[in-house]
Amino acid sequence: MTDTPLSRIRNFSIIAHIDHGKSTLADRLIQATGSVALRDMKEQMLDSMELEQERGITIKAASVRLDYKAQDGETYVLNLMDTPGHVDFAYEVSRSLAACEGSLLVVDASQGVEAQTLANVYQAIDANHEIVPVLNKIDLPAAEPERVKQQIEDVIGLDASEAVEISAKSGLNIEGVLEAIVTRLPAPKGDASAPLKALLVDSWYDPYLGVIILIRVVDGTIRKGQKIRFMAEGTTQTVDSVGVFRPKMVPVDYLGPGEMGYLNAAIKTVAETNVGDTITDDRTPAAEPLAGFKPSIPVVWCGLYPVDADDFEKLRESLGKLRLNDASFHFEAESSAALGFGFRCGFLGLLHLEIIQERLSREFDLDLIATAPSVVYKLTDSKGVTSDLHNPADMPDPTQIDKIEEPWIKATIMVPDEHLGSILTLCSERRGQQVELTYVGNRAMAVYRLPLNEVVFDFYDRLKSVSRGYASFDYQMDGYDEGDLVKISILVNNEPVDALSFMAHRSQAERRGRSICEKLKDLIPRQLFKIPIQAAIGGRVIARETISAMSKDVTAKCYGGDISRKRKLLEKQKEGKKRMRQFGKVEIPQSAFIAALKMDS
Ligand SMILES: Nc1nc2c(ncn2[C@@H]2O[C@H](COP(=O)(O)OP(=O)(O)OP(=O)(O)O)[C@@H](O)[C@H]2O)c(=O)[nH]1
Repeated sequence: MTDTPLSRIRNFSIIAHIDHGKSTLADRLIQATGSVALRDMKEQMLDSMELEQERGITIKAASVRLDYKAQDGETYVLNLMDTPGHVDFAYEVSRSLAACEGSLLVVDASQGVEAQTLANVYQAIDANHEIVPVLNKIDLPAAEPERVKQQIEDVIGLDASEAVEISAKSGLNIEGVLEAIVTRLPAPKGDASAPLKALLVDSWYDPYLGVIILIRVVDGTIRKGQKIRFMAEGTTQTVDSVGVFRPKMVPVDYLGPGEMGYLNAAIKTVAETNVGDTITDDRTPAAEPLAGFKPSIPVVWCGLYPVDADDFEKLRESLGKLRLNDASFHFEAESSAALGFGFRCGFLGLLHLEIIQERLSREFDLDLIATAPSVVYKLTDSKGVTSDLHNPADMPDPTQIDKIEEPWIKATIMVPDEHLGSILTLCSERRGQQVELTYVGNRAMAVYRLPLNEVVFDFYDRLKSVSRGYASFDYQMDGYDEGDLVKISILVNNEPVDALSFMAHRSQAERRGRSICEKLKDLIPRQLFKIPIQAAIGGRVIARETISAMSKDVTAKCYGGDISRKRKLLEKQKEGKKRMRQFGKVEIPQSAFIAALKMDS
């Protein structure tokens, strides 16, 4: 674009544990470099989605270009990549790291190193990043910068003697961060005269402009009107425009080596672009593509069904629109005996699932039933043929199955010593295998192997509650292992409700079956007749509850006794069948489906 020499470009990410202050620091950097007029400065500039702002989390990685006049008198171009902090989105962290040469490692000086600090910093080290430690929140009385520096050195092995001490909230020492970026992070390398090589970092759908692609140019230049080729896909396109984020989109003439920005072409869906692909010039292509990244694989699946069968097409359209923005989300049509036509959807984790579900009801006004979230099992039948099981309802007759394998994770949990006991109990209840237990100051670091199935439902919530919020958690996938797994069917009024069936380890089957029956007993309103609720493995009933016949007051059986909940229930009853599903003679409220499957141990 401009003719900034490579020596005056810096591309960097900000990595941190959740809530340690990445987004606040990004806002300050934007503000300090005058990239946004003060009146346009909204808190959390980069968290643009409404949901992100409400939940206070960063979902999508975003990039912004800043101009900084440094103390050496030169003006530098700083390209900042913001990254999400939640474990479900770790995949996006690795993408943004691949586009940069350095990282700011933000650590909350009152909290110290946490599980995701470690996970992210190891990813940055793997990406050959130069790393500058930044101690944030030093305005807090509980801040202990010296202790945290020592921790960074002991645990991560990084020299923290020159860590930059800041308060992103008050703006203290933001200049120190900018100087560290310029003096301590390396400039990018690249050759402007070589054939174009640009990394496709991310892509999303903009309702006005169509598909926007975030790129990092490595060699050569890319400009408007140029015919480009996507090397993995082999497709070609003509560039409509290129530009940079300031953070608003600003068109430029071209982007050269070391630069980050966007490109826009006549591409219809995000699915046509392959994140990690290399973009080159169609006439003088590069010989070799850049090393891409691993594709994101959904680990949690569930069925989404419209409450009103007439909404099926609307649901298909809405899912299609969401997918335009989020290539890590998968869906395919399926049908269920009880729920009719719907979609099986794949997510990166439970938070991702909740966010998509919330967006469907909020942005598209859809009433949905979600079935039990499930991980992907690998089945081997008696003939040695293997297949993936995404939906417990599809589980074949167990006598035809030789082997069922389930996915495992390797989890790192950091927790103050006084809560360690309850964490270890929680992990062993969830079939965890301890790999390592070490101490970092007065914090214990436990590394466990755990079956993913035991983690997807509510492990994170349980971890927070048994440690009073002090435990931090991060995980990575760790292969498949054979397990003694069974399908548990739920029968309501003697009819199986396949949307409620789930897989569990045999040792947990009875406990979980019982807990679901107990919950359903509270969640299903009474009817004029008695309703048996049963959990069964094959033909064998392992748990049973009975809902007694109704008295006229529909709220009599409402758990909790909270008046507003009772009012809500009455309102729902008034709405009649709208939010209910009929199963034989019994109506099951929409809320029962997920609520029933949340485990408590
Ligand atoms: N006291 C104090 N609070 C801060 C400081 N920096 C950030 N915070 C607060 O810490 C909380 C988390 O900050 P964020 O910037 O949203 O954290 P994040 O790391 O970006 O979190 P995610 O986007 O969810 O990954 C917010 O309530 C901030 O106001 C600081 O320097 N001092």
